[in-house]
Amino acid sequence: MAICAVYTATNPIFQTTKPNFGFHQKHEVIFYTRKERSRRWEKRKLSCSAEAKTVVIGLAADSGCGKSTFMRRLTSVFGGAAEPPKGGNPDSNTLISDTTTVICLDDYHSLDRTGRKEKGVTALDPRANNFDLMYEQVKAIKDGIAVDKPIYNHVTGLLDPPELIQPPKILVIEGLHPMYDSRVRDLLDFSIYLDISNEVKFAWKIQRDMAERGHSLESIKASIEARKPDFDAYIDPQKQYADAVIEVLPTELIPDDNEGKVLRVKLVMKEGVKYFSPVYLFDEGSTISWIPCGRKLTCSYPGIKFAYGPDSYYSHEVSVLEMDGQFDRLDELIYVESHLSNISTKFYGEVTQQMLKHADFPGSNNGTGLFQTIIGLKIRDLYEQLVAEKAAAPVEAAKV
Ligand SMILES: Nc1ncnc2c1ncn2[C@@H]1O[C@H](COP(=O)(O)OP(=O)(O)OP(=O)(O)O)[C@@H](O)[C@H]1O
Ligand SMILES: O=C(CO)[C@H](O)[C@H](O)COP(=O)(O)O
Repeated sequence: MAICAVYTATNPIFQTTKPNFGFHQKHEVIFYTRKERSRRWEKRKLSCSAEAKTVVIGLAADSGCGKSTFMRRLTSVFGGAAEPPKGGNPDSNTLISDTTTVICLDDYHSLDRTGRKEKGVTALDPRANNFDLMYEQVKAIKDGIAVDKPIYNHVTGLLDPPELIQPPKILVIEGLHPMYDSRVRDLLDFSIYLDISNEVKFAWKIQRDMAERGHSLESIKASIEARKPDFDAYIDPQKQYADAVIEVLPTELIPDDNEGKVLRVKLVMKEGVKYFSPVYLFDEGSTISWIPCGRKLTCSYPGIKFAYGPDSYYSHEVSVLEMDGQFDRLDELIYVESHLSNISTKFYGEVTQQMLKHADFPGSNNGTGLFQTIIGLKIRDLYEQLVAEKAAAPVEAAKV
């Protein structure tokens, strides 16, 4: 993809001939008169938009709800490893692979940790975030224009100097607010919301923050409680705008389960989204309940149950695929995969192959991993259809 220009918050118009990819390295800059600069900028913008447009995907979820894990599954579907920008800030939140660039919307916090404390606001509060800059920069990237994006440093709690983000083929914006601001929302080609129920969120937080980060049970409880009002006010309502929602609930297979290990996961898929045809089980549009355990799928207690059918979600027509329980043997997943349709695989068994490849990722033995993988394949399909449409457009125009 061609490099068009660099857009910075402070200096929106300048031309760069040889951009460097490193952190805060110098660009070779040519200065023009204001009139010439503006003429060149308009021309460049036009040619950028004609060359290629970045496909933009939004992924919303609260902190610690599996966004990074989802991103790793998604980038793996496109091939190649996702890594932080080479030679850049070691605390960068960005991940770059051949096709995708994932930016974390925490980078648009307008208040640093101290600033939030002084003002008594959480990071979930819109007042702690710069939506104008988020919109301008996501739009610029979508139009093929590189940006100097700020970095929120989670280690120091400070806003670090910006990093250069080149327009990729696919830009994923992940974080607390990808669908909060209507201007940013309108830029999304596809959106996902990870809806983790309070019980499960708590279990995951304990697992990570207590076991891996040494936090106390009380402090984890207090942090969840402190975030809850803002989560309910600003984060949760975004799910009504999502094209796909992955809802994670406690199992219904174990009465009064409070361990949170076995999960019931729902994939809610909006009908009528361009280039996205919902996945179905056995028969499209029917209501199905399926217990696959038996000769072809090993299931220990409490077993596995699938469900599929039409439903309504925030007044939208949706299809819902549900899995309760967990797989004992991942290689047997092929049996389940072969009964699912519209999964956008390129070959028989691709879902199973992806799941086996990342068997060590959290959720690989249940519906979270399965549905994240399927959504990754659906995004690849959507991207390929969008690219094909763009490629066909000049041919169609020439015919006219
Ligand atoms: N599908 C899953 N099944 C079980 N545990 C999970 C799952 N997904 C995530 N977790 C747990 O939640 C933790 C956080 O996951 P991850 O880092 O993917 O979330 P995140 O939303 O990116 O977090 P943050 O925003 O805080 O960086 C993991 O370390 C793991 O303990
Ligand atoms: O909700 C969050 C998104 O990840 C973080 O809490 C927010 O970004 C603030 O980060 P930190 O706690 O590191 O200051």
